[in-house]
Amino acid sequence: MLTIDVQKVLGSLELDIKLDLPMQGITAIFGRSGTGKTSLINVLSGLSKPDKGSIQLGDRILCDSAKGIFLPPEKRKIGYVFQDARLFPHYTVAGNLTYGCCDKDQTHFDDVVRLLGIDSLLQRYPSSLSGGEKQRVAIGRALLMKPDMLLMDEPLASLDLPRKQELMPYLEKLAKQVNTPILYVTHSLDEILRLADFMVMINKGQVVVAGNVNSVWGSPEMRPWLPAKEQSSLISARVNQTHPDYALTQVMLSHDACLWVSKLHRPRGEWVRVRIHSNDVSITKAKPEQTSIRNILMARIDKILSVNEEEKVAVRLRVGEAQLWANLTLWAADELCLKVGDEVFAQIKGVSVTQDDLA
Ligand SMILES: Nc1ncnc2c1ncn2[C@@H]1O[C@H](COP(=O)(O)OP(=O)(O)OP(=O)(O)O)[C@@H](O)[C@H]1O
Repeated sequence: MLTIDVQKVLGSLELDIKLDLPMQGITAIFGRSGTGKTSLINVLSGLSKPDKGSIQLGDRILCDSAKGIFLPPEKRKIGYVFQDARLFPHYTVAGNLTYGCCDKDQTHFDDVVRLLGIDSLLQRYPSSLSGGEKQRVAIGRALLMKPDMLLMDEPLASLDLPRKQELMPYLEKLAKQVNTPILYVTHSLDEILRLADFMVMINKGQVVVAGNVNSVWGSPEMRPWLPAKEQSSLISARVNQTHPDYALTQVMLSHDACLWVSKLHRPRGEWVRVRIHSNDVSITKAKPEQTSIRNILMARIDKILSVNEEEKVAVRLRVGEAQLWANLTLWAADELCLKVGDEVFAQIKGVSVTQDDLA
């Protein structure tokens, strides 16, 4: 467990973070610009000292103001990947990777180089690398330290779209294959969808909501952050079967609830995360028959929020353990007389869940 309880005044921002995070997977740190995300990362890495408080990583105390403990960055065993790669221009990639690394573990070196696909770059200098390649080297350098935790501060932010797309599969591999817990600062919901297991939303220096990505994504606190077209739910499901005649894959939300989505090339049994846009979910009170809509799920209404200025109603449904938001017009909600607790059917068009919504 990473246990954080720190306070620090930074100009007009009062950073006051209390948080317990798991020692596994990727935790996305999300929030508006200037809300304290980088300041938190700097406090964790030891680049900045909290006014008060403590940080414990596993069984190691990194700082504790009451006990006068403050480990400097080099003693924390924490890797840091910045927005810009910050490589040494006069060293080759191999030189950058091993700089300051006294542990000559060739197997680990080979594993990291393979994971990040940088074997063909080892003799090149940073000036000849693309932005995405530089970031892969920077990630490799951080991993070679065998850190107890990796901090990544918007590693894709300075890259153009093609470079982001080039780096993303490596980050996805990193998320799946590396056992080091990663704290990943981002503004991008797409990166969170593809990479993160946990998510922390920070506002004005404080944690607003934290937890598993699917539950934070579906929380009312998250709704103001998702522009109308982006409002969506994330649901974890297992790949079951591909349709014998059509380019659709069936994924199971539970033993008796499934979704047909765009064809996925994943093995049966693998977990996937499915994003379902709230505008693509409709509700009926009676089970529809002879409909073009492929996905009809039994659901119970769990919450109803009016978004008056747009004459829209956001309805949160429970489908087994999963939460699903549906956006309706006020007219439709009035006509159906929807109430919390009602048993209804949620309809989702098969074509509405595309490759971009599957991770
Ligand atoms: N050393 C400092 N002295 C005074 N103010 C500071 C200092 N460091 C950070 N701040 C202020 O604290 C606030 C939070 O900054 P921080 O960089 O942590 O935000 P952020 O959430 O990472 O933003 P962004 O997403 O834009 O990178 C900003 O208003 C910043 O000006």
